[in-house]
Amino acid sequence: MSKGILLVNLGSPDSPKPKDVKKYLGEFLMDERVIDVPLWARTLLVKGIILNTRPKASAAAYQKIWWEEGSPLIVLSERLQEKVQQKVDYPVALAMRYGSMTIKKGLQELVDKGCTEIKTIPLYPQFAMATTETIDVKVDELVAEHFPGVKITRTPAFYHREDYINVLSKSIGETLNDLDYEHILFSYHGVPERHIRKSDITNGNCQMNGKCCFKMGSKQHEFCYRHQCEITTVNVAKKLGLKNGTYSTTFQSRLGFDPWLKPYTDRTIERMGKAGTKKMAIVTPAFVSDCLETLEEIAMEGEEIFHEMGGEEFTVIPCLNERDDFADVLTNIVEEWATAKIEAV
Ligand SMILES: C=CC1=C(C)c2cc3[nH]c(cc4nc(cc5[nH]c(cc1n2)c(C)c5CCC(=O)O)C(CCC(=O)O)=C4C)c(C)c3C=C
Ligand SMILES: [Fe+2]
Ligand SMILES: [Fe+2]
Repeated sequence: MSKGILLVNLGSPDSPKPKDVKKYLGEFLMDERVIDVPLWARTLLVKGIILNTRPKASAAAYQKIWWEEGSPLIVLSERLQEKVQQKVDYPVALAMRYGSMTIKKGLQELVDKGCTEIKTIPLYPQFAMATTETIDVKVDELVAEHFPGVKITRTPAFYHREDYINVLSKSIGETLNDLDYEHILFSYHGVPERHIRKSDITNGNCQMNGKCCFKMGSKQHEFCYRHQCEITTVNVAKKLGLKNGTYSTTFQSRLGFDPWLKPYTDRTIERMGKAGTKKMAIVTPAFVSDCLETLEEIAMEGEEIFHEMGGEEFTVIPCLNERDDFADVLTNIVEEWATAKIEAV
């Protein structure tokens, strides 16, 4: 058996042109784990409404953050892949759930190198139906159809790993240590509240008000995105010794009219600016790589809202991107798997 690693991130359009953004959004939003309504309703919503309105605005946003080398999310994921490859003895491939760098191509690349045992690592610290689950399901479908001899090992969300919390805390501390700030927001990508209910394995105990997220252990919350975000914040706050009232958790990037996880990031920035906060920092731990949602929605739009409300300094902390110590965390995940005792069959 020969081992290989497949890192998987979300993906980006091929270019920031409206036609490429439309193609990408079409694939992304037609995923039943992203817009989780019956096919007829999803088709009507995505093909009938969203794809006729959003691509132009979305393309304009992509144009603001696009790099000469390409999409920041793709370029940063590639740099991370190279770093991990330098640290492990097995071939490391990179794929995206949506867009041209498909998971099928990633698996094929590893199979062509002789890999028969592949560890997939979704580049999301917290589990969500729209991220980790859709990757796991896609990998299973592709393996069954195209790579029947390949053994896959999934990687669960790594939000509570000590090495990850240490690295995330260190990266935040590097900015905060030299910063005069009043409040730091931990802003996570939002999901519709319905997604949390669908993934709830606690027999309906999730109360959607955040209280249950702290009551039960991680086992009950293995699939609760909200719990995992709250615990990420709490663990970092503990590690950095942040005082109560100087930090909070919010959720960004909502789409459509359903209720999404609250509090919303944009409204919180607005409220804090109005209430007189002058110096605010913000970190986005649901994103491993800087991308449209961090570079445009937070660093540009978020800052604009804060300034309009009277805020003065808005400091955005970068994602972990290609940090060497973050590549070490992924390497630890690989090594733990590679050296694990073979399970009895
Ligand atoms: C119903 C819609 C969406 C859900 C649910 C959702 C969950 C989700 N997404 C990420 C990470 C990323 N999302 C990104 C962009 C993006 N997300 C949505 C919609 C949903 N996401 C849209 C429509 C877009 C496209 C941009 C836009 O038009 O606003 C990105 C950035 C991609 C890039 O190319 O830079 C990331 C990353 C997570 C982690 C998540 C659930 C936890
Ligand atoms: Fe998203
Ligand atoms: Fe909960």
